[in-house]
Amino acid sequence: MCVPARIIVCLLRNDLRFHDNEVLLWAHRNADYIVPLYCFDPRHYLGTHHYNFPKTGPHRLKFLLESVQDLQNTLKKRGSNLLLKRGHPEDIIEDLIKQLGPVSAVAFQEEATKEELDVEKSIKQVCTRHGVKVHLIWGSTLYHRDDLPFRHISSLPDIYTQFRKAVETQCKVRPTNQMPEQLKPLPAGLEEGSVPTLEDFGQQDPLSDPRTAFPCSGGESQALQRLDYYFWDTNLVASYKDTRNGLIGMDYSTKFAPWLACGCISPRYIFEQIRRYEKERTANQSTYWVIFELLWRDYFRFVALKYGSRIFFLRGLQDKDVPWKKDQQLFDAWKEGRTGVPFVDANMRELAMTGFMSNRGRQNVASFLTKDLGIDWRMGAEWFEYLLVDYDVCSNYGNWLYSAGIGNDPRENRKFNMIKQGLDYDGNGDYIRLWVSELQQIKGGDVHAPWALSNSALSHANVTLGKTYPLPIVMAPEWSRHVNQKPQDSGAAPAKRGKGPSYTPKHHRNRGIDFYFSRNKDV
Ligand SMILES: Cc1cc2nc3c(=O)[nH]c(=O)nc-3n(C[C@H](O)[C@H](O)[C@H](O)COP(=O)(O)OP(=O)(O)OC[C@H]3O[C@@H](n4cnc5c(N)ncnc54)[C@H](O)[C@@H]3O)c2cc1C
Ligand SMILES: Nc1ncnc2c1ncn2[C@@H]1O[C@H](COP(=O)(O)OP(=O)(O)OP(=O)(O)O)[C@@H](O)[C@H]1O
Repeated sequence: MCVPARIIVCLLRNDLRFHDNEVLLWAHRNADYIVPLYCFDPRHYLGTHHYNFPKTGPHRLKFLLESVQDLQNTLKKRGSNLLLKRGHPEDIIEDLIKQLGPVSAVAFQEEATKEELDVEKSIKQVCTRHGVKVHLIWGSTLYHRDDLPFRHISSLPDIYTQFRKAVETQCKVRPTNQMPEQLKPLPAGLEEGSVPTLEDFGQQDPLSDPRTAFPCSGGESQALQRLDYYFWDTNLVASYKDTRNGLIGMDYSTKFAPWLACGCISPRYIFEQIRRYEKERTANQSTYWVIFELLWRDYFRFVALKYGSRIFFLRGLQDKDVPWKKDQQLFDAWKEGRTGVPFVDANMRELAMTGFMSNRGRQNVASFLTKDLGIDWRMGAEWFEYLLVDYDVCSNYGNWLYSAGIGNDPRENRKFNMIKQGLDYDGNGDYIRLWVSELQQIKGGDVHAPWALSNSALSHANVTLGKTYPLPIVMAPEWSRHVNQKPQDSGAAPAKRGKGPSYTPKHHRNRGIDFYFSRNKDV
């Protein structure tokens, strides 16, 4: 009797890589033929939920198209291919099932949020109708969901530190999966389809801005190169903790986020490379701190599992009644970088021009929007959703809730002081002058508060407040304490706090993580 060939369709979404790809590996072990599939889902290109910004902006779209192309090239080298389709995955999968005859399973990596889970539900319905098995794999986080040391996801702590300590002491990161040299082939008769262009989506190439902190392309190959650069070629990872609050250039932080968001790099692979680096070169607070940050990423994904759609609710996780405003004029000034507060404006212009903003910048502009302007935090979250090249639904909404004071921040009423932050992290004002050309002629840290300058200083710098550069749309009383404070050191944080960016790589002695925790309070 002839046994029918086993065909498995692998729907790839945010796992656009070959290395450590459990979906492809499972299919390889269980099928005679594999159909790796990527769908350009039109729902990703509509408007955001409340404020109708384009859901996927040009920087991220470009990055995504490059990532898809890179994966298709890699899979071809591995005896496979990537089928590219435009449409709803559930419809495309149904068509494939009809076209291919008996499909034994559809496999994909699970997501955590409503829109993605709705797609999964529709795929399951299609598969049930056709008697096809669905195989789900959890793979987006460093720690596997099933290894968490909590009886049920509802017992996930609401405080990050408690989560981190529990996983660090009670769980192990699973090893990466060894992939085969060659994958099982595609069945005959399928057309691969070509990668669409930005114009196909009605968008234009966002020309690269020479000032960008993220001048990289999408795709697994680029992600792996970046890791080699940051770890092995330059040892930048060994000074990450000292530089991570920087604002200018490629090297102050890993820049892994855009690749992690598309799944071009596996967090477990990063983890293994850190461990290898620690063994072969040096282990210090910085090498540990990359893992510490990756755990934030895990945490927000698990928070989304715990709270479901509540991560998108106006009242947040805490069900807090905050009288948010929806003032369009104030919001427009924020999003266009013309609030009259240089530190905010520089960051918002960088985001619009490049699709990237540093973590320090994101915390500040989010605090400014929600705490200084009192604007509906979802306006900010949706603006980021539109523009960020590294947009990740859980990290974005989780961080916005946190910044708005209705998420996982245990501290009450945390608010950043824009002037103090500007002086702490951009003491000499170089970052402001990079993005706010109107203020280019104001020297040093004075550029953080142009309204405090004398008329003669302003006219000397060719600045007319209210004309060439706006007056601040809001003024917080606590700013005045810092307005005349000169930075103690150009580009570096004031020594007393010792936490600003230092661009000189320091090679720490490995004093152990326990030593570290006995000295530092957690965020
Ligand atoms: C309001 C706001 C919105 C944000 N939106 C996103 C988003 O959509 N996508 C996203 O990946 N990050 C988001 N972040 C977190 C953080 O700003 C970015 O991950 C980081 O700036 C990306 O640069 P990097 O890869 O060089 O980070 P690094 O400093 O090199 O950190 C290494 C990795 O750790 C993870 N990480 C670091 N900080 C955080 C954090 N606070 N939360 C979750 N993961 C973290 C990221 O995966 C990052 O790639 C947001 C932060 C804020 C305050
Ligand atoms: N992946 C995602 N990215 C962005 N937003 C999402 C995602 N998944 C779900 N949401 C949003 O989560 C929210 C909650 O969805 P739900 O259907 O429960 O509420 P809703 O009734 O649509 O909300 P509202 O009453 O505010 O219009 C919606 O705003 C939805 O668009």
